[in-house]
Amino acid sequence: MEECARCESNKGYCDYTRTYDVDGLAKEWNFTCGYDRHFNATRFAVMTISIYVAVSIFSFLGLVAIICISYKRIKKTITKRRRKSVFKRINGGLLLKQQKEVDPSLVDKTILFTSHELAKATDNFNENRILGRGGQGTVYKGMLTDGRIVAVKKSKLVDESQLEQFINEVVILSQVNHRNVVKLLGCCLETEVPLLVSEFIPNGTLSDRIHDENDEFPLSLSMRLQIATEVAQALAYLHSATSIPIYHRDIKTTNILLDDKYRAKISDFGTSRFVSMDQTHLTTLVKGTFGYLDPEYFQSSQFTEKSDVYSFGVVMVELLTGERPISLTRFGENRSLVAHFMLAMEEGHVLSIFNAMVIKEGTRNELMVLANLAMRCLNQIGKNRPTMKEVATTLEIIRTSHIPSTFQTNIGQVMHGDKISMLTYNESTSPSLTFTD
Ligand SMILES: Nc1ncnc2c1ncn2[C@@H]1O[C@H](COP(=O)(O)OP(=O)(O)OP(=O)(O)O)[C@@H](O)[C@H]1O
Repeated sequence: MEECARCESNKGYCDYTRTYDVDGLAKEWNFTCGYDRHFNATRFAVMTISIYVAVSIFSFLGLVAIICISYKRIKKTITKRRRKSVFKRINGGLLLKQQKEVDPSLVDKTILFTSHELAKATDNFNENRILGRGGQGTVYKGMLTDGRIVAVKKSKLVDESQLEQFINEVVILSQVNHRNVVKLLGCCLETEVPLLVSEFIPNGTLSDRIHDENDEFPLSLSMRLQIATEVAQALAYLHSATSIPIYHRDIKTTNILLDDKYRAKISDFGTSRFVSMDQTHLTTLVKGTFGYLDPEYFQSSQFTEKSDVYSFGVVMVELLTGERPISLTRFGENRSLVAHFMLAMEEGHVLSIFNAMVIKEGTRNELMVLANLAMRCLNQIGKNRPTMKEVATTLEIIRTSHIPSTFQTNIGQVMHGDKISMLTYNESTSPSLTFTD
């Protein structure tokens, strides 16, 4: 085998053409070296093999990755399912225990939602769906698959007491059926802290409506009377009409929601307690909200139905004055609306601290009866406070006898028409319609 003149290969794959001259001398022309062809073929083969190998390696790695991801996902799903069932067992057990203690007929009556259902309803607990945040957690607006709009309460932190508060709220609310108490639709036990699902109340909190200075339609006196009466009736119902009395323990204007017709709905029963008939509730930890807290309960840690009455008294004063219960700037040294109100009552000029809208729409007699009622609720000694039933009855009388301002000469007109200074105006002359002890 001859050596290729170009690539010096003699491996036999060179395909050259050698032409001879007439004189017999070899002369090469149209030379084609087969090495190139051979080399290209080899390169092609190597490349093909490399591609195959690379594809195989990538496919293998891809497969391994898919297997790993799937494994992780399956593991996560299994862990999630396991966690769900563990939580369901723990929460369900606690719920069952509390329900059995309170009323065995409640067992199995609570409607249970799945966590998937509630995540879907709230768009995965989307920030845009937040209705409000409280001490315990966040409340989201959601829509169930049947189209019902609901509020879903989700706790932010978890400790034993919080879990208990949630279960407590479920048990209490499933006992209660009153038009002025937020209706509990059910709960989800599959999460670390149960999720509470209740009816959605569209018009925000009473606190927002009282204190929003940009509100185009501030609450009229008729609406304030209506709201106070409804809250009082709901509390009277909780204290005396349920099978076991229920104390709310955190009555305040942020826990009073307003529906589309401005009907009041009491919410947030996390700290509420059932109490057996002859028993007041002794707690190790004073619970409630500063500004609304009964001073007697604060000192003794003994919560009675009259502690709710005190908090309701604060709500009444807030409704009448439009002021917040605590202010660092408004009430001088006292900083508390209650002290400010009591002082104004003592000095005989309480109407001067009332909200302009209330003054405009109310008669002097009506307003003095309301002021006296609030004062009785705020008595330092619990025993001397009226019951919620008494308060509700009195408010109902005032509400039904109240004639909206357009039909009457109200105190605002008298005070402004006669140019009587609000600050020097003295109500010490007793009003003709009074409900005192
Ligand atoms: N059923 C509901 N419908 C509409 N909004 C609601 C509902 N429940 C609660 N909210 C809104 O969510 C907010 C937080 O409610 P939540 O009961 O958790 O706390 P809070 O009463 O404001 O505070 P805290 O728990 O510290 O006393 C409320 O102020 C209200 O704006």
